[in-house]
Amino acid sequence: MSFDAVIDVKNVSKRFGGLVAVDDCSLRVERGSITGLIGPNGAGKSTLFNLVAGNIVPDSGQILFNGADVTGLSPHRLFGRGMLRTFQIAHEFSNMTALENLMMVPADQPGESLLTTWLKPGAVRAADAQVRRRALDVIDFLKLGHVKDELAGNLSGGQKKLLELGRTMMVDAKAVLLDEVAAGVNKTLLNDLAANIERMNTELGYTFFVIEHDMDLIGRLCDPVIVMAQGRVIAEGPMSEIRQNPEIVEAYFGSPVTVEATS
Ligand SMILES: Nc1ncnc2c1ncn2[C@@H]1O[C@H](COP(=O)(O)OP(=O)(O)OP(=O)(O)O)[C@@H](O)[C@H]1O
Repeated sequence: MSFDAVIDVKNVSKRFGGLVAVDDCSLRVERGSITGLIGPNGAGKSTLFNLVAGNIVPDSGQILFNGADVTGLSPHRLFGRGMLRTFQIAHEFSNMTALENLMMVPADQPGESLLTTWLKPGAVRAADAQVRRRALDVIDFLKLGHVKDELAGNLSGGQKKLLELGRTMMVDAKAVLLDEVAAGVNKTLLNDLAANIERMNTELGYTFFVIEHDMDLIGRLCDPVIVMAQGRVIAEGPMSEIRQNPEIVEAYFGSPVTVEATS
């Protein structure tokens, strides 16, 4: 049913010069799902993410978010509607603590306006306290209490990823786009990260759309998995089915060994 799609990409195309990176592509991310997007290098996955996140504008087609046409809206406007994309913690935030990094996230903090500070100092203090409480809840949820006062720049790769995930929890996100979460994260923290994504999904109702090269992680987290090649969707289904499609395994992942069956 179409009203259950959080993200609905309809016949979207994007060219770069003579190259068609995304070619009349249609896909849907259902509410409450953790949907994976996989495919070989150059398949168009990042371009599709950039289109959905508003970083680039399609040449044709339509992108709906919660049923509303958001084609061409800026990332900032999409953020306001609850679509978030995780980004590496920017260099300028590495000298702030983990807790401060979270507290920086909410847009429209009254504390940001000098005039409000001057006119309503009480309101600003109350809002700041609320943001701090929420940040502490996020720290708690992600079990980052032991590093909350550590500078973000000193965190391990995995802890940084957790913090990036935490930033999405500072606003009422409806959908989170995750780009290569596993890159640079050790096995133990990757487990934590995956467990937190699952908890955000099941306990807090977040919908995730995930690009990932780590097939084990995709297999653990995502259902359905969408396979892209040459700018189009070529298959979609649970990873157990994708794994059994020898054509896809051979053609797009090189060797069946990288897509091990778990059962
Ligand atoms: N800004 C750009 N300018 C020109 N060509 C681009 C641009 N961005 C992507 N492309 C091209 O579009 C095609 C799709 O690239 P894209 O990065 O979306 O693929 P991908 O599936 O994310 O690949 P990877 O897994 O390697 O990141 C590639 O041929 C790429 O070279």
